[in-house]
Amino acid sequence: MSHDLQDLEPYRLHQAPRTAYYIPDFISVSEESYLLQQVYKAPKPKWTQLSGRRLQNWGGMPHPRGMLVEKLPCWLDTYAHKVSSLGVFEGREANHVLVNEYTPGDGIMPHEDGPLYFPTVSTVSLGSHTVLDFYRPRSPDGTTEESRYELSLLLEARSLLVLREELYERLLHGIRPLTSDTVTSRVANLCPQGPRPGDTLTRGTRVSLTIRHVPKVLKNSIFLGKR
Ligand SMILES: O=C(O)CCC(=O)C(=O)O
Ligand SMILES: [Fe+2]
Repeated sequence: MSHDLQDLEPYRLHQAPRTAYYIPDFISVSEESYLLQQVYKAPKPKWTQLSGRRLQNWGGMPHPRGMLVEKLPCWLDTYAHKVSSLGVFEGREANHVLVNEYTPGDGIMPHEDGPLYFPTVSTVSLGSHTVLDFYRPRSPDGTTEESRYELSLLLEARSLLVLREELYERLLHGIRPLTSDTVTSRVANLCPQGPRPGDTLTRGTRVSLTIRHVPKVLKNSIFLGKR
């Protein structure tokens, strides 16, 4: 497997700070419906309700001391593999997937994904677009969120976003809790055929698959005290 990202080079966003790749139509409409079907087939206790979204955690609970790995179900493993084979995890395989569901008006506060998954995060969007916003980190002098805003990316349904290194490390990302998005010139991945600044896009329910590689894992047998 190649460790460089040559295959992804055409999808690299040059306007965005290094490094982001955006691949529209990474999956087909029928793959999208299949994945949504699988997400909604999960037993109810698999969902965790948070303020502004709900989520499913697959692959184990990431922990600073290491993640106790649980095998991904086949329907997620296929896509974890499809993303990994692009080389985004430097030859390793993704072993963790977070499923987030946002109904219109939901969002996620600006945050960093932290050291457990560094340096790559990949996200497949299902069901609806959203706009992901990037901010410079909070500073002690109490700057407003608006003044720390840097850029946005439009994540269309069926797309794949890969964030790496500096973009992952240097900026916070979040989704505003809105029911529609007005496109601006700060959206760094507009293409001539797509929405233009000034256009308004109404959000539907979006399910995202955040696919990551957690490097620090615990072996089952060690955890259970067996050899
Ligand atoms: O839904 C998304 O695209 C973002 C999710 C996210 O940032 C996270 O789960 O850490
Ligand atoms: Fe995140």
